[in-house]
Amino acid sequence: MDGAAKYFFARHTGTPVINRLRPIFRTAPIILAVAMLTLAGGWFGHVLGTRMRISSDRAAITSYSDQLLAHAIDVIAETNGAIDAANASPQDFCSPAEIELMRNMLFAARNLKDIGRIKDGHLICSTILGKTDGSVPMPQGPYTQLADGTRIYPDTPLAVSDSNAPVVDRGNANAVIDPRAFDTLKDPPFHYGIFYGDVGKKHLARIFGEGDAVVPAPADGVAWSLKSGILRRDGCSEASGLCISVWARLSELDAFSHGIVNAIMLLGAALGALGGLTWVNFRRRDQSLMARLSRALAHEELTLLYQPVVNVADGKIVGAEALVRWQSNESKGDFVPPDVFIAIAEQKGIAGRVTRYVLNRAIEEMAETLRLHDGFRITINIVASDLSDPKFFAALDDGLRRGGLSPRQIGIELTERSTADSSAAIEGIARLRSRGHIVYLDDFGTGYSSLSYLGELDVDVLKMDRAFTRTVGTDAVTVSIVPQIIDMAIKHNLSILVEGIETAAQATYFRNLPVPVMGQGWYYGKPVSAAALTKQLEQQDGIVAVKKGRKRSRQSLRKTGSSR
Ligand SMILES: Nc1nc2c(ncn2[C@@H]2O[C@@H]3COP(=O)(O)O[C@H]4[C@@H](O)[C@H](n5cnc6c(=O)[nH]c(N)nc65)O[C@@H]4COP(=O)(O)O[C@H]3[C@H]2O)c(=O)[nH]1
Repeated sequence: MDGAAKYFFARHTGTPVINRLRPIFRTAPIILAVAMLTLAGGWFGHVLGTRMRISSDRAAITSYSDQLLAHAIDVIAETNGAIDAANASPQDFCSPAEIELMRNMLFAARNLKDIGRIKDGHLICSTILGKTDGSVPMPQGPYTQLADGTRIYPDTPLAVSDSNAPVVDRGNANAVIDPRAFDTLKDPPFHYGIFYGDVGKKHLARIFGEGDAVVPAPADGVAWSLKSGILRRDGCSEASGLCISVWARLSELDAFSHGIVNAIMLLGAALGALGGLTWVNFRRRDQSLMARLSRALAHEELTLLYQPVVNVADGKIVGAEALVRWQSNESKGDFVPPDVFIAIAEQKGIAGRVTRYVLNRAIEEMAETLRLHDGFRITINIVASDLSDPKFFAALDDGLRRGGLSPRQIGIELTERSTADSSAAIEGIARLRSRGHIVYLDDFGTGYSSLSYLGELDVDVLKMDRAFTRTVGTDAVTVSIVPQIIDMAIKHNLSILVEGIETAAQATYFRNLPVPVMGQGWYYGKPVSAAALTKQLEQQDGIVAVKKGRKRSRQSLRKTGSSR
């Protein structure tokens, strides 16, 4: 293709543009997801913070209302007490003795400004004015009249000073409430109104504060409202004839509570962002782990160890399980546990590559040993997807041919978990067995298999999970499961391989079972290299391979255990 043709091709296929846009397509959804999580966290924090703020404001408003009510009850009790006492005065009406009596009452009161006697709508005498000439009229209104004749004049201009104050009269006496009666509750943090009258009939006069009477408030109780940005509490007490309203604009509520809302909102946003970034990080980590694993497979960095499997009766090695090891060159030689990277490889769909790698490597390293030691077998672990993967079966055929091995010498281990898709598992197992491989059901007893299912799977060997082995010799309840698993295996005509034998006591227990079993575990041997395992077998069987160019000799040939 000449230069012009290349240019034409590039322009008309649009490839360069797509390539340039690819990173944007890849990162945009991630950025969007993190931004959405941040916003969602912030919104959730705002809602939560506002709720917390309103609930804390409610508590403060309630406490202030309670203080106002308690004080208002004192003020009204003093007012009514003074009016009743003046009406019941034994002295002559407005005589010096009666004025003296009222003055004594005023001295004792804390919330009254004046007490007086009235007749025909005029003030005849009072503690402050003394005896008048009878021409001082009572205020003309507005007032609220109660059933017992009590009249309440809110915010009334006083004859004695330039100030205004609530005045209450009944019968022939009145009392002027001190306009500073509520100054004890200085610098009110909220707006308030104090209303006095007949609560049941809602005949109420405001005696202090601001605002209107609380018409929708219950006769004896509390009502909250949040309208037009105003949080309001209206409460009435029928016995005292008092209603108290306290309210505040949300915008006026103190900076501290705003601080809380903002802090919680920020915290929510931060948590949202953190969640998003953690998710991205996990994705990246998994992806980069997979990329590294893929390179490690290509560069043949993965190695194998082999853990001996013995006949428990005499401790002789009859096989070995190939266990993969990955010491990642790219991350300073970090060891990545096989169950971790195999699980991620399964999710990402590259576990089959690991299986084939392990199979090829095991045959490469152990073919000669396998050929020399009759009855000895290597088992490899596979994953669920291998059971229906033609590449796996092709690799098996190819490996056996290259190694000059019989299928019985390569055992296949699959976990209970990998048999969860039962029809594929049944089919795959049948296929493996029909080719002559011995199939092991690994980690048996960890919870996936039922008895009938075990019959359907039709495997050769049941590997009892090491969780059960661990209970032998202890009084753990699960120990009783061990004989049941053994019985089950016998009933299904399966061989038994016990995993995780670590102590002599456990070895003795399994040696004394009524059926012969195979065993694997640290008691018999930890996973070792191919060379070390070969050496162990040479010592055991007295068979030594003739090295490099020399003819191989088989000094002795002994059968080493179950060939099943
Ligand atoms: N505490 C204790 N542990 C013992 C004892 N004897 C053996 N083990 C450990 O138990 C695990 C046995 O392998 P598994 O059940 O197949 O469990 C394996 C298997 O599920 C998976 N795995 C390992 N290699 C491969 C592989 O090549 N392919 C696949 N698909 N999975 C593999 O990773 C799992 C863990 O493997 P490892 O870390 O090598 O851990 C091995 C082995 O080192 C003992 O007496 N006590």
